[in-house]
Amino acid sequence: MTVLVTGGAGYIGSHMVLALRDAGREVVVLDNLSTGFRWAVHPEAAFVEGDCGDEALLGKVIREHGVDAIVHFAGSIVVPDSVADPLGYYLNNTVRSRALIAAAVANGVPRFLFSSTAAVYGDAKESPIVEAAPLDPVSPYGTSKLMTEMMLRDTARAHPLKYVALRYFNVAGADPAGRSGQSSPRATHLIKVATQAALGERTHLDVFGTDYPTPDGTCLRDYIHVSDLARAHVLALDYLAAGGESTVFNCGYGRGYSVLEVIEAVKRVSGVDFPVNHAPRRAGDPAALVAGAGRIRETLGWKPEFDHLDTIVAHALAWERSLAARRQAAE
Ligand SMILES: NC(=O)c1ccc[n+]([C@@H]2O[C@H](COP(=O)([O-])OP(=O)(O)OC[C@H]3O[C@@H](n4cnc5c(N)ncnc54)[C@H](O)[C@@H]3O)[C@@H](O)[C@H]2O)c1
Ligand SMILES: O=c1ccn([C@@H]2O[C@H](COP(=O)(O)OP(=O)(O)O[C@H]3O[C@H](CO)[C@H](O)[C@H](O)[C@H]3O)[C@@H](O)[C@H]2O)c(=O)[nH]1
Repeated sequence: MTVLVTGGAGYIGSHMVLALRDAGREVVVLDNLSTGFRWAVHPEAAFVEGDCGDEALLGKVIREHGVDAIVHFAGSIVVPDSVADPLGYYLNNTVRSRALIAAAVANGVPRFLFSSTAAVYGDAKESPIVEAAPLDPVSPYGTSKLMTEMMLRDTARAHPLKYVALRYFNVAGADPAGRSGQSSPRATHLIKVATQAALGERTHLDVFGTDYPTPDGTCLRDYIHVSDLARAHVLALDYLAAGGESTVFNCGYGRGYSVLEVIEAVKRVSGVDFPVNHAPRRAGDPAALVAGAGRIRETLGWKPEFDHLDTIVAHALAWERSLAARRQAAE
């Protein structure tokens, strides 16, 4: 039987394909390559270039490959872009997810994993944030993801489909063996941008806001290594295959690091003291997002392997260096 991975040419999806292949599973990737890369698709995975909203194509892929589980990463992910183009985000993240869920139901696919986000909690009043916390997204990105969670909840009540929605906190790092990493040149994520500054690919790093109600005035985030996250997905598939009920898991380590602590880690690991400017707050940034991370450990027996900021940074830095080498070789 085969796992269909939408968005498998992207950052997190490509690590999921590695984890699935490492576990000996058959994989078919469906990706429209809007932000992903053909070269990032695992050589042992079948690849279909197409849209996850194309229900006819999905039905064909599911039947031809004997798909018995779908892992849905495809989507648009930039929070400020979703504020500027809400309808674009509702189309790509919500409407197209509806088509994918419909194809799963129509073709009898019994298991579904969904990439959700800490953004569904919005400006949470509590920290750490547990799964039962109020859902009150403050961006169209968060709302687009929450609506998909709701479609899955209601569909699973009406049809023989079981799902797990995984709410990621801040995903970072790269495959420890150097096989994949965050490759988007437009990425805005702190650890990615800081490693680019350390390698001289950016002149400096801006710290967005130093007046938050946190110990050093900068935002706290819970950084999770992408390979630990991918392994959690493999365990979630096993959980559903063993008869587990549909549910939602926070994905984080349960510990927050400030922006300044992350910058210090990147400087320490790289040995480069790049320039850092203090800049105004970025719109929509909550002060602290730390996962209440007990449920996933208890239910899946998930034990992180890379729960260490310097390790996450070291792997991100190694990947950034390999991207630079790849670019040089292409010139
Ligand atoms: N990166 C994070 O920190 C983070 C945090 C929370 C949630 N997520 C979620 O994880 C998922 C993967 O994120 P990522 O960081 O790997 O992003 P990414 O942009 O690297 O990957 C997304 C992939 O989906 C593909 N895609 C987009 N729209 C598509 C469509 N309509 N049909 C087919 N393919 C399509 C893209 O080409 C790309 O390969 C997203 O759903 C995102 O919302 C990411
Ligand atoms: O150049 C930068 C980049 C980021 N930051 C700060 O670093 C922290 C982390 O920012 P990221 O952009 O790395 O990540 P976010 O916390 O904004 O976003 C993450 O969490 C969101 C949920 O709130 C979404 O799920 C999103 O996809 C995911 O990347 C924030 O305080 C941000 O202001 C800087 O100071 N300078």
